[in-house]
Amino acid sequence: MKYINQATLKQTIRVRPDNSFKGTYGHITLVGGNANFGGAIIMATMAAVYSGAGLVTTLTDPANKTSIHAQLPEAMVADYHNVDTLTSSVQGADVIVIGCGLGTDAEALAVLKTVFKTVTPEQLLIIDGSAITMVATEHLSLPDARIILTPHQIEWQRLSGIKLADQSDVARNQTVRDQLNAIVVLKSHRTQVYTKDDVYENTAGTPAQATGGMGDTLAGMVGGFVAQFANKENAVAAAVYAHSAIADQLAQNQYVVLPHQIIHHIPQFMKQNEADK
Ligand SMILES: NC(=O)C1=CN([C@@H]2O[C@H](COP(=O)(O)OP(=O)(O)OC[C@H]3O[C@@H](n4cnc5c(N)ncnc54)[C@H](OP(=O)(O)O)[C@@H]3O)[C@@H](O)[C@H]2O)[C@@H](O)CC1
Ligand SMILES: Nc1ncnc2c1ncn2[C@@H]1O[C@H](COP(=O)(O)OP(=O)(O)O)[C@@H](O)[C@H]1O
Ligand SMILES: [Mg+2]
Repeated sequence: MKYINQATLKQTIRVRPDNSFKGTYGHITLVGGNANFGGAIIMATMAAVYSGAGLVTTLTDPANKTSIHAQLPEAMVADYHNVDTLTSSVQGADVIVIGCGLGTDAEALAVLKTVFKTVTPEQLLIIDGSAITMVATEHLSLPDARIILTPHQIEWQRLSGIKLADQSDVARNQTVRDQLNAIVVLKSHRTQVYTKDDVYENTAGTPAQATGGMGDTLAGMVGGFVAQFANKENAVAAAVYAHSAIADQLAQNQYVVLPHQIIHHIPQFMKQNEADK
């Protein structure tokens, strides 16, 4: 077992080259947010933008468009019911994040299948929340892409068949990871990141984070980090650590830390922890 700590950030967050533009920092397409779970996709989208992704497009239920723009004029927003728009937005992305607030009804399943059909092997695909649940319940095969799964413990139980009580068995989790051929971020009060060769444990985090939307925020941050930083395993680990370390800082003076408060602190935190020049 290796540990994720502040050193992970310094190894990952590069100083931005002067000669760069928005395309240098990746195009993310996020897919999620049904009519009831708009907040989830707003938090994921905000987290991606505040983490520094160059261009962010969100495909969601049209009910969420005005609220997303009210929070975040930087994001482009389109209707995920339109198959042509959904397909072209996925094709145009370096990184896709799917599942935050997507829900599990027939409409959500159709959206997920379209995305799985469209992604290509060189694209990064982050699968979170409802999308993980549907992969499990609908027995979907994962597409050929560079996949990152971000399950909480019940989502991992659904997907892996490993009961929550048995998830402390690292070797067992690793065996299922190998079958899935993905980076697995197994979220808990001490989140673990399973990669092909290693298992990393987060050393930051606080119960002040135990509030709805916290995982949606992490999914957007993971998207933002992998869009920008070359070593994808380090990028995932750094996002996991930054999410919790910001919360730890805020929790010194707060009983609970809200997802949007973490989001607003991301740019400052990344500046403080970028690589030495
Ligand atoms: N503002 C919004 O729009 C928000 C929208 N959201 C969106 O909702 C969608 C569904 O996601 P979900 O995580 O809420 O539901 P689900 O996958 O059914 O899991 C919950 C079940 O598992 C249980 N449980 C036990 N241990 C657990 C653990 N360690 N971690 C977590 N759960 C644990 C838990 O037990 P209980 O709390 O009932 O005791 C319960 O029975 C998803 O798309 C997400 O993005 C949310 O992000 C919230 C904010
Ligand atoms: N007690 C805790 N200590 C540290 N981190 C926590 C704690 N409780 C929850 N978290 C973090 O909050 C997030 C919860 O994710 P998830 O259950 O997917 O939330 P949601 O779907 O509501 O956004 C994870 O990143 C998890 O590590
Ligand atoms: Mg979640």
